[in-house]
Amino acid sequence: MSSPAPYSPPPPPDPETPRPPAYTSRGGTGMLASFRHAWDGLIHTAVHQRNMRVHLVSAVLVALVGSGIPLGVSEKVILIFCVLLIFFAEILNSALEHLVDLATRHFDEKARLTKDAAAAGVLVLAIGTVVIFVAILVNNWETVAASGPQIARQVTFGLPHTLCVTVLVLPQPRARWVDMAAFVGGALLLGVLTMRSVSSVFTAMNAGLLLLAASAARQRRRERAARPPG
Ligand SMILES: Nc1ncnc2c1ncn2[C@@H]1O[C@H](COP(=O)(O)OP(=O)(O)OP(=O)(O)O)[C@@H](O)[C@H]1O
Repeated sequence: MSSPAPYSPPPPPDPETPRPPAYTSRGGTGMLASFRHAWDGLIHTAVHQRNMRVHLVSAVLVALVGSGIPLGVSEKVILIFCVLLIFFAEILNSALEHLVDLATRHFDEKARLTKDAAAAGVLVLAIGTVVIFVAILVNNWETVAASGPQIARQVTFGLPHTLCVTVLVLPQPRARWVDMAAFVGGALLLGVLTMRSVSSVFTAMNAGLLLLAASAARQRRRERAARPPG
């Protein structure tokens, strides 16, 4: 049996070879700047990753259920944690995709495995969240069955609100006023829902998601305007 070849380190860089300039931090290095970079990363994922947009709209629906039907504290915590975990996994998936694309733009089996594994991580979490969500609803079935008027209200105002968020995250080009109308409409509908909400945490979550969707719409418009014509 042949023994594996010993590891030989790569040769040191040639001091004569010109090197690219060192990376300089964009927009500062302070606490505020690092928050802004993280926010930019979140918005970039919402703008460019289709799955992130699906998660965002699904999170709005989860928050509508949570703010319409009284759930236990542990159930609320689990649902919010699941939503955050999916967002986290999708952002990490996006980061890995960028890293792989940076390493190679050609077909590579390792690149495929890395991207597929990252996507599988998101899929597992998404399936788990749906199972947990259904289990929580089944476990609270008596409350759900007795919440007819609340459910009707959430459907009446919540579905148009979800539509507004969906319009904001859609990648298709549209006039600025459409985004403005979707944001204002979404905010007004959320205001109505807030008056009868049974959970301030889920209401706050929906407000945050609306803000995220509006920021993604604004960023998409900026990127489109910055693109050279043609
Ligand atoms: N360099 C590559 N070499 C081999 N296969 C690749 C490569 N890049 C992508 N793939 C394959 O194509 C799939 C889609 O990759 P892509 O970069 O288009 O991500 P995506 O469509 O944004 O994925 P996702 O839907 O997970 O966000 C990957 O899951 C992988 O199977």
